[in-house]
Amino acid sequence: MNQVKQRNASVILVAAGMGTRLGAGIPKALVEIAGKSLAEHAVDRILEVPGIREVIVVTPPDDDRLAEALRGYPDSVRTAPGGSSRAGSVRNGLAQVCPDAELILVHDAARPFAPAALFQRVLEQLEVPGCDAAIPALPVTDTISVVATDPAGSELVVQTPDRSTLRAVQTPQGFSAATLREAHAGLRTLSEEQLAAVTDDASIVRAAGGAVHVVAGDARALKVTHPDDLAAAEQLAAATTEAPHRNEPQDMLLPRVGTGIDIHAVSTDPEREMWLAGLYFPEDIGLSGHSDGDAVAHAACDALFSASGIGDLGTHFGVDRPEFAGASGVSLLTEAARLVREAGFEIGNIAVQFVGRRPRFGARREEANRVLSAAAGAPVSITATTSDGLGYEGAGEGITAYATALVYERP
Ligand SMILES: Nc1ccn([C@@H]2O[C@H](COP(=O)(O)OP(=O)(O)OP(=O)(O)O)[C@@H](O)[C@H]2O)c(=O)n1
Ligand SMILES: C[C@](O)(CO)[C@H](O)COP(=O)(O)O
Repeated sequence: MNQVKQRNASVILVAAGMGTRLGAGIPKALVEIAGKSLAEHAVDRILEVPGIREVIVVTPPDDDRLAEALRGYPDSVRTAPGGSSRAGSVRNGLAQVCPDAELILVHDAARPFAPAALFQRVLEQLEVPGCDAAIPALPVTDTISVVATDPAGSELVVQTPDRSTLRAVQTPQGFSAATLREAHAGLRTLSEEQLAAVTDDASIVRAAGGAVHVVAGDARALKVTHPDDLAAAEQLAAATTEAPHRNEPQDMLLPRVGTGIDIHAVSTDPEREMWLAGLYFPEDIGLSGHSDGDAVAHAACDALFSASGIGDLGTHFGVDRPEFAGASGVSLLTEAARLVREAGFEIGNIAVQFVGRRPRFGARREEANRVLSAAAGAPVSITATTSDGLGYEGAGEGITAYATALVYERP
């Protein structure tokens, strides 16, 4: 999902319908799925949407059960009394919206599992210059025909529009506040009967001359209308409980990866000790450097710093830190891991591969893995390769180590 600057937004959740087609014997928004009313499920989803300042829930008239059920919610969730039509309910909700609201989303409580990502898609579309109205919609799969009733009372197909131009319109429908307010003001002269024929806010805005933009809808924004819809809604409720945010990567706490490379020349001092991957190799001439030259440990440190975004080896162990002169790779990695944890991260693992002709590593791999894992307090796995005689590694003049690390923010 794109990160765009969003204006403040209010939501009107229309929940005042009687649910005649559902036939539950109570207003539809009060019908419970997985122990919670449809309206509460809808509010829960809305509260996951960043940038929503208030939610006006339009409740069934002369019925305070929904207002009671919403008592435990934050003060930003308020109620307004329902009207005798959906448009009338939206109008009552509009009267409660903060006067300085910039954007208003109108959503059906009957679509309780519309995900937060769908709200964000509509909000992002409204940030496109010149866009004052945006609605989600899905392509239709059935052929849709226009019918008329003949004199004998049977229906005849009079038109079958090109299906590719048809969309099944959903909510939330989003508008600049001025656009929605003006369009609804234009309904003042309509009779109750005419208002009842208005099924959504986009058509009100269009009738007032506004352009309505369409964004991709979401099957989870299913509208509970008929009894058969309840089974599908139960499944959506279960999916939401089992895997919250599963398809909303913007809400996932992702781990972070980092990379590090370190190169050290083989020392010209034949007495220099060879330390690599935390181990001493008595038969090899060591690597030159400010510290012990352990390129594997250093690359691991850099990968950790890179993953955590807290600088690099120079930032923490540079020449201005004389206490690290000659420090072992193991002590640097121990300190790097401490700094990373101090910055609020935990370490997943570190992988390092070095390229060099010497030392012979295979027989000591497990030992090196153990030593560096103990230093990092997390699994470290080391591999080695030669460069087929090419370059400074092939000539035995130096060693390159490449590392990757994975860290994650501590909850
Ligand atoms: N007077 C009304 C009518 C409808 N709605 C809301 O508008 C949304 C979409 O309406 P619909 O699914 O048709 O709900 P009902 O009107 O309750 O259903 P029915 O037509 O079967 O009675 C629902 O969230 C419903 O609560 C409303 O707030 N006020
Ligand atoms: C607003 C709406 O949900 C968009 O599909 C729909 O128009 C409501 O219509 P209903 O006939 O009141 O269910």
